[in-house]
Amino acid sequence: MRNYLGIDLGTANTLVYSRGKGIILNEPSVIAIDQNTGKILQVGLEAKKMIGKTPSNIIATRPLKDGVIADYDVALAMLKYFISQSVGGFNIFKPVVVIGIPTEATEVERNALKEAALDAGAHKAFLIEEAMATAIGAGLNVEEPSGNMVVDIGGGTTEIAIISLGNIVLSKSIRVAGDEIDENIIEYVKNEHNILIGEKTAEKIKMEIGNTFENEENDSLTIDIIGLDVLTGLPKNIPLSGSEIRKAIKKPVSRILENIKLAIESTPPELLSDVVSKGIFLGGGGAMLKGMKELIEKETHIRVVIADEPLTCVARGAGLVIDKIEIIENLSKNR
Ligand SMILES: Nc1ncnc2c1ncn2[C@@H]1O[C@H](COP(=O)(O)OP(=O)(O)OP(=O)(O)O)[C@@H](O)[C@H]1O
Repeated sequence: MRNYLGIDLGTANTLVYSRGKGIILNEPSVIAIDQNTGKILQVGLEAKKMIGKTPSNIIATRPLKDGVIADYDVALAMLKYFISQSVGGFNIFKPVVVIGIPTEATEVERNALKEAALDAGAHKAFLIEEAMATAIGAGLNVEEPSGNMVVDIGGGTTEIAIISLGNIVLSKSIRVAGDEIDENIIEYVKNEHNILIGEKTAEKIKMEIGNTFENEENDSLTIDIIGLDVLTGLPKNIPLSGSEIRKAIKKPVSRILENIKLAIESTPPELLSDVVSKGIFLGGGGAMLKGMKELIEKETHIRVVIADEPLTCVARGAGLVIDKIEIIENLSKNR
């Protein structure tokens, strides 16, 4: 009767996987609070709609930054809400949860996440490296003595890892991912067009015409956006092209690529030959950025496989691990 939940408490999105049910919650990691009363007004999608549109007493905020908790109280309130939504109102048994965490999160950041999960109503809370969860969620056999390479491009962090025999052999976690790409779009539109846009518009531009690989299809992409003209102080409509946005996001994309190459260079040769034959597995929302697969393939000479449902990989991976946790718990009880 107890719920077993795999949670991807991401910088951009929170997903919950429930054993036997699959993904049962998928919401933006945003919470809107009335600062005068401390009352939570909205959580998730409805709160995200409020970003940049709230009166001064209300804040619509994202309590995680770079994959870790940036504001403990707000993150706790959000996690409490998501866990109670996932468990339902009538279950007296507290859930066991497994939550993804960036590989390079500090001890303090790890403890904060575990504590928040317990404070939010979990009976027991375990952490799993996001790269490992991505690999499991992508269906890779992480237990075999063979190298697997995963790259998870999320909102706050990009996780790069080589996994073999159930362990992370080497990993890199950089705080460059979707959010930084959005920030680069905001900067570009401001510098090149004298137009101010917000983070939601930047994300829309990225999703619709953002691309990292030069070809006819990507170059022909266009979007019309409305922003604030800094010269006149009035709204202005401008068209943006796919090739412009490719230029705008070149810096963060190059950083991601550089780190993928560094990880490849450091991989022991035997594991690298496994990676070459299986390909690099790409997960996270950034896997859907147009041309990312082609760019990595061109630069590394290794085939890239975009995981099925890249946005849900971490939650599904964390969820699948829960079965093993129960086995380990039972074994230790019988000793
Ligand atoms: N079609 C798309 N094209 C480009 N980027 C996308 C697309 N869909 C989602 N994204 C981006 O993916 C990111 C969110 O991915 P994901 O949900 O995997 O991250 P997260 O788990 O919340 O973050 P983190 O793992 O860093 O904590 C956002 O930056 C979002 O804008």
